[in-house]
Amino acid sequence: MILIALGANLPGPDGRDALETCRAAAAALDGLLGLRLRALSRWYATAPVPPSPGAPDYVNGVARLALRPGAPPPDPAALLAALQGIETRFGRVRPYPNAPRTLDLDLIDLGGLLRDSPDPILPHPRAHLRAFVLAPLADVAPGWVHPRLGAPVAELLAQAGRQGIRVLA
Ligand SMILES: Nc1nc2c(c(=O)[nH]1)N=C(CO)CN2
Repeated sequence: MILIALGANLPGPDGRDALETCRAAAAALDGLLGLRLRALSRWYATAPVPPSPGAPDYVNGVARLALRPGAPPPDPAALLAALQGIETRFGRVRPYPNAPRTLDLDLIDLGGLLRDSPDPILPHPRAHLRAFVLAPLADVAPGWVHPRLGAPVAELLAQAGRQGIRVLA
């Protein structure tokens, strides 16, 4: 199972709002490096983490993808590069860390792989702390267990608290 978190809090240069951008980006994940889109979470409205006064709320969700039967997981760096290609296609610019963004795609879990070297660290090193990742993740993979911590998603979400997120669509 492959889990990718989607987030956006700015309209795109194509005129799409953040929700439309997330929906279009999720569709663009299907077929990426031969992966198939299997499930899409509900979309959530979430306050920026860390708090960023005046910044718009994010739209967040999680996509679950599957490998072709018998296929090895794709190379993590190649998958990250492919995700960055989709971000760029939807108009992302990177002026400074945590800047508002038209689209952010985070690789959360790649078939349970543990990877300590960056770009990407796997599983995503902050996913277990973020309700805006855990709540939609629980929608698409309620039985997911964090590959490094060994903790089920429901337990991680209970520890994180809801952090003021709400279902948008
Ligand atoms: N609520 C929320 N906050 C964030 C998000 C995000 O997707 N949702 N992404 C960030 C950069 O990865 C920084 N902060």
